[in-house]
Amino acid sequence: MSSVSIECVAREGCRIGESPVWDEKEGALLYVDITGRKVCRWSPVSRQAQAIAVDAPVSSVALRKSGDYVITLGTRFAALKWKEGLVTTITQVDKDKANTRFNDGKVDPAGRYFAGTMAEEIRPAVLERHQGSLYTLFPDLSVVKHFDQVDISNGLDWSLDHRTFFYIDSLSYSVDAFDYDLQTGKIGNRRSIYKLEKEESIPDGMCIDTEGKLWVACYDGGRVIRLDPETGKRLQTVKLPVDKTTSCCFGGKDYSEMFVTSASDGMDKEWLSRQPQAGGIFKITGLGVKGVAPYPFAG
Ligand SMILES: O=C(O)[C@H](O)[C@@H](O)[C@H](O)[C@H](O)CO
Ligand SMILES: [Zn+2]
Repeated sequence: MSSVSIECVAREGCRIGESPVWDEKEGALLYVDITGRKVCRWSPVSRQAQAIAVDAPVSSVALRKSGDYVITLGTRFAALKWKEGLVTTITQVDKDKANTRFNDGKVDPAGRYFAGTMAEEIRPAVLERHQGSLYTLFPDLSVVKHFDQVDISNGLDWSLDHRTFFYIDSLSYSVDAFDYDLQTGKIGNRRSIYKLEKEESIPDGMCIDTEGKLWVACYDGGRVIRLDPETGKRLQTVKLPVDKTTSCCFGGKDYSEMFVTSASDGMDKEWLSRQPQAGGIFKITGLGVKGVAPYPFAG
């Protein structure tokens, strides 16, 4: 048995930390603070995070083949030039909705950017239901809507053989799978592969490891859980010192470390004083399993 250890590496305190992505070229961890309206980049060498402030809730960040990054900002897909701190809109979604924003997003193995929307929250997990949709931004910058009626569009990733797409709509308390056609980017045959237990609370961000097992961050559950998507069984639970664990990714040397983001929005003074690291970024080592490098957006 390897011994798991957990360290809070960035204590700046996000309001809603999300979308951790390892940027191998920079040797740094990218993530966003959604309601803090910041894209952040933490370096393990300087042990500091740099941040770029943006003008709307920023809910995911992804690598881009041509260099720099793409982000989901409000209801926009946008390009971000890091050095210049420059954001330019690529395209907008949910034009028929007044009160939605993007939430989690990730690039597929063919370089398409998947991201979903949700209604603006009144407070964490309290919002007008069924307002969200799941979209793909293709490398030619066209957008396709896959489905609507989503509550809180959240974690997503693809199986190692690229034939399954995993997806979380948080308020369904379920981790779902779809058949995936990598050629076209089409999804179908939705089914649930895991229902969260009560103490696991709300499923949020997710990533896959090199054994094809899923890691799901449990919002208000203070943990990440490892699931076998074939059997629907939970294989492992790793508890963290904060309740609002929001998402996870692998990074560092050979993708052998796990990074977990967390949130502090919705916590009162007493709760925050019990969990002073809320909103921090955590590094988990000793899991004995590695992750898959993130795919860059091909457009
Ligand atoms: O991080 C996200 O995905 C949402 O933007 C958050 O607000 C929480 O996850 C949500 O409140 C939990 O249900
Ligand atoms: Zn999320």
